[in-house]
Amino acid sequence: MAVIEANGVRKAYAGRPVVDSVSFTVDEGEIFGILGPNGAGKTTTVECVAGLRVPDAGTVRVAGLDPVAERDRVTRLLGVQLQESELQPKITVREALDLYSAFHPSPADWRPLAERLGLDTKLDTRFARLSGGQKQRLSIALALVGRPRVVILDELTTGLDPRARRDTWQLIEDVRDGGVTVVLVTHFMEEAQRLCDRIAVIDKGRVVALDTPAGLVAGADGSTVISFTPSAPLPEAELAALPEVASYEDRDGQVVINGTDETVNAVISLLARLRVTAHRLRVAEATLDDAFLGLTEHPDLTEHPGPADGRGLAERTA
Ligand SMILES: Nc1ncnc2c1ncn2[C@@H]1O[C@H](COP(=O)(O)OP(=O)(O)OP(=O)(O)O)[C@@H](O)[C@H]1O
Repeated sequence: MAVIEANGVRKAYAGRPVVDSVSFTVDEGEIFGILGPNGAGKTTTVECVAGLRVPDAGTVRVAGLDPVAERDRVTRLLGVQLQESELQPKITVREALDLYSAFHPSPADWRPLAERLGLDTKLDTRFARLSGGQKQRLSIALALVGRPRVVILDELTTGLDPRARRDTWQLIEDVRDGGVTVVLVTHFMEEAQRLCDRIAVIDKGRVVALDTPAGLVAGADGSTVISFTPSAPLPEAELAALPEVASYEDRDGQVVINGTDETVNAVISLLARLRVTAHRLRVAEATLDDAFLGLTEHPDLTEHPGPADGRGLAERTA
């Protein structure tokens, strides 16, 4: 059952649409990812879902409610952690948790949550004195303290060290296992691949793909990369005729073919038929990085580099 329905959502700033005809549904109990390059419109989209921005066109429903017209009711069931949210500089962690608990009719006991997020030793620290990662963890705790039915987390692990990031992923999985629906805006491919049941890829304000992580990878051009150094040159026409080949190239004697599983078998048959031996034969699967780069036109990942092991095989040979 869909708990969030966005239909034809449009939002423009100074006449420039930054979210355009965005439609998607989020099912109860799933972790739904929103992925896209910087400035693609991800935050604006989730702000429209949370009722923090009024769309110029289209409709949003959260558990059947209009987040703008029925703001109070939606606030009770929706937790939001937005990028770089700020609190009063003098408020302590304990005061913030108490305050946010008081907004909700049946809040969670925030102590285990604070402990889980490594904030239990910081309860008397003022907001202004927290590090960036601690502020981030506090904003996650504040989004969860009201026991929301749906939680929106925007860039939840940006600024966290690798251990805190992994702990936070585990927390999010536990939150989902407790029945909460999670909408996750992220730049981290590893995070999206590990956590999300489905992902909407947004580019220039539009949904350009919506699928499971595996579905996005399978749909990437050349989702399987085959490389080898042949013992004798291979005729180009033979390579071009292989099934499902997205591209191929010769890199100083090393042949690199982007294709699918079907291509792998065909390459092996071709080599056997031509009596050519393949040295250093490698077959690698594409990653979500590859799918992302293929789907978005001008990805700018320099501000939010992915994890080192999230590196993909994105080289395209056109
Ligand atoms: N209040 C605003 N007034 C004018 N332009 C805005 C406003 N908020 C966002 N924008 C612009 O809208 C576009 C989409 O911004 P948004 O924050 O939704 O993107 P994003 O995908 O979340 O980006 P990032 O990954 O960098 O956080 C950007 O070009 C941004 O500069």
